[in-house]
Amino acid sequence: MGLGCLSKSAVAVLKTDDKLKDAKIVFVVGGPGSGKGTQCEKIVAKYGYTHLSSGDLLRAEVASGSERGKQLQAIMQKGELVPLDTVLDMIKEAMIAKADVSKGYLIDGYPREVKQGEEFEKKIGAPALLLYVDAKAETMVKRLMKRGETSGRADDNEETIKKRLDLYYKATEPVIAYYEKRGIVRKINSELPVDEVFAIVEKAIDELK
Ligand SMILES: Nc1ncnc2c1ncn2[C@H]1C[C@H](O)[C@@H](COP(=O)(O)OP(=O)(O)O)O1
Ligand SMILES: [Mg+2]
Repeated sequence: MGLGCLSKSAVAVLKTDDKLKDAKIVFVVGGPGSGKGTQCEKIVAKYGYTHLSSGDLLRAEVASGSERGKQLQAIMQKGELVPLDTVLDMIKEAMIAKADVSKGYLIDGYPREVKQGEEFEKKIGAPALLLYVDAKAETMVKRLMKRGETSGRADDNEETIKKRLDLYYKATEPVIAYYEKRGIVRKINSELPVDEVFAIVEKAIDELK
């Protein structure tokens, strides 16, 4: 059957969804400051994946000065979670934009809670792997305080860091348990030096081929 009976916009939606049909999707989950961004950068360099940090996408929206950006800024400054649909739409748009050149997708900092994972799978697709970037709370705080000296991020301050950590343990750890059951979680010891962490990461990615 052709697509002649559908409206132009309906056809456009079908085609963009199709673009992500066979996409290799990796969720990168871990506390703030655990080293997700650092490892993702190295995966991009070696494997040609596209790195999508939900936080970076949101911060770009804030930087654009749009009305939506202003609302987002207020939420993020308090260390709270941004509405699900907003984040998901932004991730999907960014994925489709890279579909023709990307070897796979690193979804960094998402899902933050189980519901976000479910919605992602409904709207986009299932992850092949979840990289669980694991570091001690003490280590994360130390790294974030240091990052805060130069990052210019409004949320890299002691009070917000504490809130983000609390929220991580409460909302995001259940995400890991949820995907454990599906057998796709690889736990990465991120207390080690960056290159040693990456050696573990490489093994997990190589298994995907
Ligand atoms: N394995 C490691 N050892 C030491 N420092 C690390 C590290 N991984 C990351 N860092 C540093 C780099 C950053 O300044 C800070 C937070 O790292 P990040 O990659 O920005 O974390 P995340 O993206 O998970 O918030 O810690
Ligand atoms: Mg990050």
